[in-house]
Amino acid sequence: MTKERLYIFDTTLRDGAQTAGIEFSLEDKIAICGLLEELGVDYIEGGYPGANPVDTEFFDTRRTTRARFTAFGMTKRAGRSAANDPGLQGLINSQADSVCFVAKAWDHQVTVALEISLEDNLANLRDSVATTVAANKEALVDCEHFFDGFKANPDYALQCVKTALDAGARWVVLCDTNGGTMPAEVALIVSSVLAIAPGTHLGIHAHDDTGQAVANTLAAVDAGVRQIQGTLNGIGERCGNANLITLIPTLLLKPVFADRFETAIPSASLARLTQVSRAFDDRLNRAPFRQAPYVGASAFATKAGIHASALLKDFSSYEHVPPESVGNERSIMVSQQAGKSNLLTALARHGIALAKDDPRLEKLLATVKDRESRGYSYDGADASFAILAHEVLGTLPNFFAVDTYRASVERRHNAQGEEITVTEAVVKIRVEGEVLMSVAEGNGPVNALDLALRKDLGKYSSRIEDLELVDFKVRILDGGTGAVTRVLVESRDGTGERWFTIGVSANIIDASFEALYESITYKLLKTETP
Ligand SMILES: CC(=O)SCCNC(=O)CCNC(=O)[C@H](O)C(C)(C)COP(=O)(O)OP(=O)(O)OC[C@H]1O[C@@H](n2cnc3c(N)ncnc32)[C@H](O)[C@@H]1OP(=O)(O)O
Ligand SMILES: CC(=O)C(=O)O
Repeated sequence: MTKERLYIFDTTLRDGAQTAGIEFSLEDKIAICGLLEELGVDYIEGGYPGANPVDTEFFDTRRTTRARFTAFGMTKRAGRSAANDPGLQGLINSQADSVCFVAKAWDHQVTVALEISLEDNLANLRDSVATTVAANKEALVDCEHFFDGFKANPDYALQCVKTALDAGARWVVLCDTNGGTMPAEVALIVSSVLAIAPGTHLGIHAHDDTGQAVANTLAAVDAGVRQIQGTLNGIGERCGNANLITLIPTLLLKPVFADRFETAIPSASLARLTQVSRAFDDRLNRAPFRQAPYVGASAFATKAGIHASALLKDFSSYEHVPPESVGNERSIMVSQQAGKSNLLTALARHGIALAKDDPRLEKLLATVKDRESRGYSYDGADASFAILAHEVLGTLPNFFAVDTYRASVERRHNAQGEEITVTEAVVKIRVEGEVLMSVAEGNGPVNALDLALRKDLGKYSSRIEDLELVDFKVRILDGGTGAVTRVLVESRDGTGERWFTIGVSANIIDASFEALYESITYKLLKTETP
């Protein structure tokens, strides 16, 4: 069966720029454009030249080689010709290959928001498209509020579509601008549009206000549209746009779509999808969403013991696609929900092989569950799990013991009479019977303790030289006077490996010290020669 072509239109740099809390610099736009080119989308909507200096400069140069470089803007204003409309001329004179106009398709919005007649709106749309095509640029039209407009006045909404196509638009995109349309309504309304326009010229632009932007996009594709608009990781105005990072694998991996359609996305991009999604979050300086479909850290993570047991016998028990098909990985976690199968997988990760009927496994499982009930959480602290496992199995080397530690914070005045805060820590450890005492100042008690603890580890000092503390998170588990503090420390070393350790105590300094101590112990464990 010949497959039909689906076109992927990315609007991360335009609708994504309308996300609360996100502001792209020119450098961000250039870098994200590179990421999208690599991914292989058909259209990259880079922004709105003329709306702000960053977008104007972005469109001074052609930024893509594969994708169609697309500028967004509104249709010409009423009461002036296309030739005399500076906004429209800015779009045409930019380095874009294509111009995507936003045009209102809901009669009520034309009257209330634009304050012009329905006929003038159609004339603006017609002239804007015709002028763009005459200037040898491809024209697209985003029919704003299309679905709400269709419900209110189907004839007018359809007139907007027909006017755009008759004027030469390559694509008319049906927008669920307010994001309130249901998938069944999308399917029904798209079928009505197909009576006057071919699906090969129709697109869908869905917002996620009811959490159904992806479902609405798929419903529209199923009904007949052949262009889909969306953004990386689903960013966009209000609740965001249809998430391309969810849509792309669905279209490529699910037979119901993959058997009927093809896209320009190469299989190599699909296999790098998780990296693309995380590189984008890195650029936004935000933590990736763990539960993101396909690419989240939890997308192929199994916590429940019963699931882990079946998964190890057959991965398809709890995985709808193989994690490596989207560049993600499987993870079987250790927690209160775990059974022996989880533990065996986690132990194997640390090079520890045990038989399922080894009585020490039962003891380790009971210890994990007991500690989790006191506030530990090993599914996010795999290095602490490795240490605990070695402890319970009796294979943890006696690297060093902490005799005492002390941290103090003092507010005082310096010689100039200015108020300063001095933090100091003293740590006394014992390495093979030798007592080593170190003192350090830090910018806080945890920093001072970290520095003091690592200052002199005797014969182990050279093995922790490249150890670095990357992040430190504190969580109070129960409120009130009985509060327990959980500290998670993230460390890394020169090999690039990152690991997490945990500490739990009623005292925040104690919890921090435990996590720091375990970070060093893990580094020594991993550099231990058998
Ligand atoms: C549904 C969407 O996501 S559409 C995308 C919207 N994106 C943006 O608005 C981001 C970029 N926008 C901007 O920087 C600014 O709004 C600008 C530069 C475009 C315009 O700024 P201003 O000239 O100050 O106008 P302002 O933003 O206050 O209002 C929009 C104007 O455009 C008119 N307008 C809105 N849509 C259209 C349209 N499709 N065609 C023609 N005119 C339109 C409105 O009627 C309003 O006109 P008015 O000022 O005469 O009342
Ligand atoms: C054009 C657009 O972004 C919308 O209608 O949502």
